[in-house]
Amino acid sequence: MASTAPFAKMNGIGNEIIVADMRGRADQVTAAAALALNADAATRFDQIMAIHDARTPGTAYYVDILNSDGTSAQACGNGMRCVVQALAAETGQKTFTFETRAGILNAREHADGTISVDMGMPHFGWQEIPLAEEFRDTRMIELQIGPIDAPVLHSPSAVSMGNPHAIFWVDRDVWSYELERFGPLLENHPIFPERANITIAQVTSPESMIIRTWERGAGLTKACGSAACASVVAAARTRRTGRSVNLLTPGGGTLHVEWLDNDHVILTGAAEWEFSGSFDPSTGTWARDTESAA
Ligand SMILES: N[C@@H](CCC[C@H](N)C(=O)O)C(=O)O
Repeated sequence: MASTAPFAKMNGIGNEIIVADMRGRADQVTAAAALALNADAATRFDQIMAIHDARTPGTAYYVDILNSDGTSAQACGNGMRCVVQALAAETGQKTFTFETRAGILNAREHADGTISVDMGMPHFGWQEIPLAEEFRDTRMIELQIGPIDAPVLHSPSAVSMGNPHAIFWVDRDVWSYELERFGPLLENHPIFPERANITIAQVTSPESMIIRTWERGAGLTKACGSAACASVVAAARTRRTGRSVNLLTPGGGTLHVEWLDNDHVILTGAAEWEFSGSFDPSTGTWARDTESAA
């Protein structure tokens, strides 16, 4: 095995996360390593959050994000909470400034253990999301799935939270939709040149909604933080909710999202450590720490 790196298997209200400690080394977690780790039931994950040394003055770390299919993601709200919990436990620090592909973001661990991540500003321009063709108004774009005269899902809102999202609004129970069937078709629809995260959202009050997400590069997940942010921003834009919303996710956990007046979107929720180990970032070969929980 080449030089190994420590990792922690964690979750952000059910979003399966591997936090990899790549500080002090020049190599990257490869797509092959991601695929190998995801193929093992013990280390199956939705995202790897690889913590690297800072690249930019004023930031503490650079975080590289990989999906379970080995592709890169610009943003991962639930994963960032796991990173913050791991680093707060190690350093005693409560606030952090990170750099990701989506830019610089701040995060904080609260006294009750929950963690807030400033996910930055949403973007609504069709080229920013990006969409393959011009839509002047991305609150509702022309896209549907199912029979042409009786679509099952249609007219989603499109938003970039650093990564691309489409939100389909539904009145019925979110579990009554075959997201496992429609998700891959919509993720790879030609309207999304960089693919997209696909969410079904049921608004239950001006302050609450239920969401299910098919994640780009990871499939069905128990929670998706950036999708929660995109859903609240899109709901507030279309007057379905206010700007401060609790979201129930398929893992049974709740996320809180607040779209501030300064346009920043704050995601708050819990993170949980499961076990620790070490792995080879080029192959994904791994071993559990002996003192780590089962
Ligand atoms: N689970 C994440 C989002 C992960 C990134 C996504 N699959 C993508 O490729 O954009 C979250 O909590 O935000």
